[in-house]
Order: sequence, then C-alpha cells, then structure tokens
Amino acid sequence: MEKITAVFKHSLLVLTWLVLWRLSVFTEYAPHASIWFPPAGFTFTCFLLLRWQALPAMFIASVLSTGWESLVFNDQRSLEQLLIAGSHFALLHCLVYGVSANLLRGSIDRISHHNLYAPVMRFLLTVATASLVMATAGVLLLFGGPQLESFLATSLAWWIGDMSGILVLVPVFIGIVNRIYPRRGLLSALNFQPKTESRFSSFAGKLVLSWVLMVGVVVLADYYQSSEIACLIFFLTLPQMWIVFTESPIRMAVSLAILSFLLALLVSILGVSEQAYIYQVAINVIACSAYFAMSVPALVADNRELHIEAKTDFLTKAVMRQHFIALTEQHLKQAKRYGHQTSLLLFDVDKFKQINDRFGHLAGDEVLRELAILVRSKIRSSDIFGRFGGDEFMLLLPQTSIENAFSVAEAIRQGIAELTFSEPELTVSCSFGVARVDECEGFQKAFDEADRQLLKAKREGRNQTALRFAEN
Ligand SMILES: Nc1nc2c(ncn2[C@@H]2O[C@H](COP(=O)(O)OP(=O)(O)OP(=O)(O)O)[C@@H](O)[C@H]2O)c(=O)[nH]1
Repeated sequence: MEKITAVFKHSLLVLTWLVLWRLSVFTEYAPHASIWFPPAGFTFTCFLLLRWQALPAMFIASVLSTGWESLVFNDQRSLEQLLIAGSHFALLHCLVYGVSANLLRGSIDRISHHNLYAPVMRFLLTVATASLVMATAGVLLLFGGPQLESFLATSLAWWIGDMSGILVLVPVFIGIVNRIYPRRGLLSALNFQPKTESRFSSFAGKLVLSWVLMVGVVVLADYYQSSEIACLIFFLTLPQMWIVFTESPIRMAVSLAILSFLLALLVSILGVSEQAYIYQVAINVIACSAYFAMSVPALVADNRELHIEAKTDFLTKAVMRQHFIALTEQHLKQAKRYGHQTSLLLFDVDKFKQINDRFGHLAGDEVLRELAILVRSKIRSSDIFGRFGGDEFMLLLPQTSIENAFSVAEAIRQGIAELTFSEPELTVSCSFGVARVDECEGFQKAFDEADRQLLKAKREGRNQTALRFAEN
C-alpha cells in the first residue's frame, strides 16, 4: 500500500511538472524563450522539500518533456536521439537544481527565522547561480556551443527565464506546503504574518492596480514599438512593495506569481519579442526587491517583540523595574496636575526561600507565575504591575485612594490563600506595604515609604497589609 501511495505521489509530481512545462511553452515569445520557466521552480521546490527523493520524478518528467517538445515542433528526431537528448537535459536539470536546492536547504535549516534577510539572501544567490550554471551548460550541451553572439542571447534568455520561474514560484509552492507542514527556516519565513495584514478586498485592489499598470505598459510599448515605454514596467516595483509592507509573504508570493504569469501570457499573445527581454529582467528585479523588502516587516515585528521583551519580565510578564519607574514618574506628573490620588503597593512572598529550598526552584517559579495571574485578575487595566526583582512586586494604582489600595491589597492577599499548585502541600502568603504617592517627591520617596510599610508587615508576623496615611 505504501509503495502504491509513493508511486502515485511521484506520478503526480511528474504530471505537475509536465503541466507547468506546457504552460511555459504556451507562454513562449520565441522558441525556447519564455518570460519565465515554471518547471525550474517546481524542480527546485521538490528538491528543497523532498531532497533526493524527488530525483526519479524530476528525471522522468524532464525526459518526457523532450519527447513532447519533439512532437510539438515535429522535429523528426528518432526515439534514440530523443532519449539521448532527453537524458542529457534531465541529468543536467536534476544535477544543477538538485545540488543547489539541497545545499540551500542544509544552510537555511540552521537559520533562525528572526534573521529573515539571511535565508532570503541565500535563496536569491543560490537561485541566480544555479540558473546561470544551468543556462550556460544547457546551451553548450543541447545546442553544441553556437556562435558567441547567439550563445549569449540564448543563454541569457534561458538564465533569466529559469531564474524568474524559480524566484517567483518556489515561495508559492513552499507556502502551500508550509500551510500543511509548518517548519522553520525559509519555510517559516513565509509563515510570518504582519499584524497589519489587510482584508482580501484590499489585497485584490492592489493586485488589480498592478495588473492594470502592467497591461498598460506592455500594450503601449507594443503599439509604439518603444523600449523606453517597456522600461516603465520596472515601476511595478511600487505596487509590489505596497503589497510586501501590508500583506503576508504568501500573498506577496502569490501576487508575484500571477503577475509574471499574466506578463508572460500577454507577451506571448501580443507576439512581443523586441521588449520581451526587458520584461524578463523586470520580473526578476521586482521579485528580488520584494524578497529583500519582505525582511523589513519581519524585522519591525521582531524589533517590537524585543522591545516588549526588554521591558517585561519573562516569568511573570510583569513590567521590569526601570520601565515601571519611568511609567510611575509619568503618572505622578499627571496625578499632581489633575489632583488625582495615586497609590503604590509593594508586596513580597513570605519565606519564599523556604519554598524554593523545600519544593525546588521550578515550584518557586510556578508560585510567581500563578501569583502574577491572580494579581492581574484583581486589578484594573490602567493599573501597572511591576516586578522589582526576586519575589518582590509593585503595583501602581492611578486614581486610587489609599483606602481603596488597601482593599486591593487585601483582595490579592486573600486570593493568594486560595491558590493551589502542582505540589499539594505548597501554601503561599504575601506581605503588603501601601503608600500614597501623589504627594511624594518622585518615585524613590514613594517607594521608600511603601518599603517601610512592607517591612512593618513582615515584622508584625507576615501575611498582612500595612499602610500609613499621608499627612494632608
Ligand atoms: N524560583 C525562583 N526563585 C527566585 C526567583 N528570584 C529570586 N528567587 C529566590 O527568592 C528568594 C527570596 O528570598 P528572600 O528575599 O531572602 O526572602 P524570603 O525567603 O521570601 O523571606 P521574607 O521575604 O523575609 O519572607 C531567594 O532565595 C531567591 O533565590 C525566581 O525567579 N524564581
């Protein structure tokens, strides 16, 4: 059964390859020259995802395409000639794209997706080099090394066509597989979702804008037979960048794939040959710029996360001391200006060292985590919860009188007594110090006052709240 499934899967790969190959023949603007060559993208993806397991299917598909091509152009080659030519092409195609995709896979698997520009850079370099090697060797092998001038023209068109086929289609194929099997590395790069991703209708609007621009340029350039107008195709970079910065990478990849397919189709329908090379280069330049730019939203999102991480305690998600102080100073200025009462709570787990010593540090961490969850459930969203360090926490309660702050402390203290942990014997209590801070000179004075009260609570037997009313 497993063997039958494998044969079925590989036959499906051969079929897909041939369909894509037929698509590229369909969009050829001259014999063996198309804006893009999708089978190259498919071969590269198969080797990238399946490694050398993809070899038989890719080899068979390449050989069959030579036979099919012979039928299409009716070139009267014998079966033996076709088999020799087909295997040469297949060998080269599989060797170049197999080796390059496997090398790329080995290097990107080790890269963190946070470092997005690194896999993107490697992907672009590998694709450019592999398609150049394929085109040069292919022209030399299949056409027996023609004159320098036609060699350059044929290999350049082949190179750029293969490169765009890979650049444009690999991310789409990977994106599809990625949805099913989420992975790290380049594959996870495509999983990145910007927070600002727009609705589908807005994405569709950007796509239509790109297509209208593209059709306008190609039709006008063809009508006036003007390479200058054809060069305006590079301005498609702008709507593509818009898509990159506002949509997910997979949408960007889909947009590039559709754009290059439509461009290839239009060039083929209009029979454009003069400016076709400009369009080929444009697709590659636009794709490269889009991939590079793709790392910017990912970097921005990473930066945002790092920013939050730097200000937030990992274990309890409470604000770290320095940031808490900065926020408190800001609140104090406002509280003084508007005459609002503001209170500060300082609290500390009782005999936390003993908890750690008896139940272990992991149990101690669990206590801190659960405590933080409880505190958050008892406060308002405008209150600020901070970790001073170790088992000591702070709460800034804006627009809260000291009496109300005392009630908050008591509610938390009573909630703590009801907490349960993985260690059934573990019980926890906290001591609280409360101070009114809006009349203190800055954070330090307010903190000293709350700390004095906390020490008083500890001295007087722990598991209680101590406070001193500010003299008005
Ligand atoms: N599990 C765990 N322990 C921590 C963490 N941070 C600090 N600690 C420990 O917390 C303990 C704090 O103990 P102390 O400040 O001496 O006070 P205490 O044992 O709580 O005693 P009192 O405050 O007087 O009731 C120390 O043993 C620290 O090693 C943490 O993130 N996780």
